[in-house]
Amino acid sequence: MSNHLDQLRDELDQVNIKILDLINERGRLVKEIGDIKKSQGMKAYDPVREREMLDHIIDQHQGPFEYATVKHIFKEIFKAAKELQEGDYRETLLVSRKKKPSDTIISVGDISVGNGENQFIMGPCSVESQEQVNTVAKAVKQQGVNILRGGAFKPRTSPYDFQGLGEEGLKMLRHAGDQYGLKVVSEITNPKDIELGTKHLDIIQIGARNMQNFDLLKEAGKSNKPILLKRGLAATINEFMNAAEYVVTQGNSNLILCERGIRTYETATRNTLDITAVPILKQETHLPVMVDVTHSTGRRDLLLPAAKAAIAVGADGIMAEVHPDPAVALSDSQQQMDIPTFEHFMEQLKQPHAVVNNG
Ligand SMILES: O=C(O)C(=O)C[C@]1(C(=O)O)C=C[C@@H](O)C=C1
Repeated sequence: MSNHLDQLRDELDQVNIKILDLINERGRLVKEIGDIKKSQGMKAYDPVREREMLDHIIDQHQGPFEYATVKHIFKEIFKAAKELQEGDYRETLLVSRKKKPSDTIISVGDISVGNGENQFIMGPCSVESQEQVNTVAKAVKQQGVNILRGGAFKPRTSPYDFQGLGEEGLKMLRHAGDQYGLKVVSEITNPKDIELGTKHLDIIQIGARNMQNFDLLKEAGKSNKPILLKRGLAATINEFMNAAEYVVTQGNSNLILCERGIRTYETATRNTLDITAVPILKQETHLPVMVDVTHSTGRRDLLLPAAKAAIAVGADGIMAEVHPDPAVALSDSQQQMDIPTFEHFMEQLKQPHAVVNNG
């Protein structure tokens, strides 16, 4: 009995290999057909041809499988064939891991982003005065953070809200950075101001609302500064990757991606932190990925758990907002940390077992 079973299994093993050979033979034919169709400007998908093949297959079909089962199997085979052809058609994105399997490490002067160590980007939502940004810079430096943030060009929902100090703000940020030995990052909103960013900043940020401002992306791509690109409010991961591609195609591959929450029906948080976007982006692209816990949650009480989660799923760093007196901040007063809260936040994250890292 068991002999017979073994014998049948042996036969099945051989059939499996025959199927495998046939599938691969089919794949080679399909690729050749794909090349011809491509050269004639034809699309990979041809439903009429698929229908003809299915009809022909069903004519020949004798069981024991049900018709529906055979149809399902062949539809999967056609789908795989189409993907094989489209893989040849589709340009592989420069930002994709398929194009570059190794991690991209971004050098910002003497610090690195994406080298396996977590980097923190901390600072006020808006630069309001030299004194304000200096106070934060000092606290940030004391916690061992390397990068200071601060908004100077503020894309605000209401035109009546504080719009930022513009170039003056960039200069104040630069001054604070130089004084405390910190790299500085700030958002640029207009393509013509990329030049100002290049002059005053170490990293140029492109914000969520501008993720698909293609002129801005292209201009950023012409600069030699590292770019921090935030995911758009309602952007899919694919749209996010394509936005990054706009920068890279212009020659600048010093790009850091930043998940900052997306808009969903949930109202408990300002946005919904799409935590799985981090491992997906790490798998799909070779770029470093950071998480902005302030904008994704909009809640001070969630900053620490969100940061731990981000690190646990493989983020290369965390961005959050810190203000000497959030209650009187000119923007985002609800969600910025005051300095003692920030110190507690950093101390908690530095605990040896704060996060069970996936690495
Ligand atoms: O016959 C073709 O034109 C093919 O490209 C081959 C093939 C197939 O797998 O058989 C692939 C995709 C099309 O949707 C239809 C058929």
